[in-house]
Amino acid sequence: MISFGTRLHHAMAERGQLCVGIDPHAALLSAWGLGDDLAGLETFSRTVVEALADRVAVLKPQAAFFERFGSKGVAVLERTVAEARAAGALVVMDAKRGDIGSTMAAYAEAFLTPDSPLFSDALTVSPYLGFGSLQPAVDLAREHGCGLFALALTSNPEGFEVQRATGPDGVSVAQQVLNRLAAENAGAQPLGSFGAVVGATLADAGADLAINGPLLAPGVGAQGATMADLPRVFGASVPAVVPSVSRDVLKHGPSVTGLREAAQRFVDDVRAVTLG
Ligand SMILES: O=C(O)c1cc(=O)[nH]c(=O)n1[C@@H]1O[C@H](COP(=O)(O)O)[C@@H](O)[C@H]1O
Repeated sequence: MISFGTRLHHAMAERGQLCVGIDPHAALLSAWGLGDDLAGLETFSRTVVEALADRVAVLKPQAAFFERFGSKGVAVLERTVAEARAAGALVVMDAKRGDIGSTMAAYAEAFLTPDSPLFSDALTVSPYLGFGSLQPAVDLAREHGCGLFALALTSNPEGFEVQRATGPDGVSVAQQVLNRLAAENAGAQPLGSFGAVVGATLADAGADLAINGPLLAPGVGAQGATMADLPRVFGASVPAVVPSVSRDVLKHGPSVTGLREAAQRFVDDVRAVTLG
């Protein structure tokens, strides 16, 4: 079995460093001329997959935008994940799960077990019940060649008060999360499967990001960051960064060409940063 980290490493080498978020906001559905309803959700998701799943390294459906339509919305999410994976994209399920270990095991089963209807290549998780509470997800991800992205330094300004808080040893909460991820990734080649979420919007990371795993970087586009910000935030870790853009790509739909060109511009921008 090939690990998620290895698959991601190769996908980024072949397709470029980019994750596009599938976030069917009501405002986007309307801008695409679709209803804010199940049919609109289905058309929107299918169009994004058709446009991008065969060329972008990672697609990241945001579960909440599907869940707001109830079980039928979740059924659309299931199809979206399956079709995106079948077309060659790695799918990171953005569901930000986190709970006590025994419940975490059920979340992990839902997203990281191959015969689950929502099986994804990786899952976003919240480590704020203690990193150890994520252990069932770590174990299941390892067993099935999947990955996790743990929230370390999120892109929103409110994250600061929790994530930069320091313990008696002077180590920040975020750094402790990063250290635990680094331990999970120890020895992995070419890249570990246990990633961190670090916003591209940060003034600076203020933490050691060398976790030998991927760094999912939301915040580019609608939240104000650009690819030119990556070296400032990520320094020598830029090669491990998966910048994530949702609205700033999605606003170019429903034109398939428009979506593809927007994604390609971001891929080119990252390449310019990594080469320059
Ligand atoms: O885990 C995430 O993906 C995430 C973490 C974070 O710190 N900030 C953040 O914006 N996100 C997600 O990334 C996406 C950003 O969307 P845009 O601002 O439209 O590009 C949303 O789906 C957010 O839920």
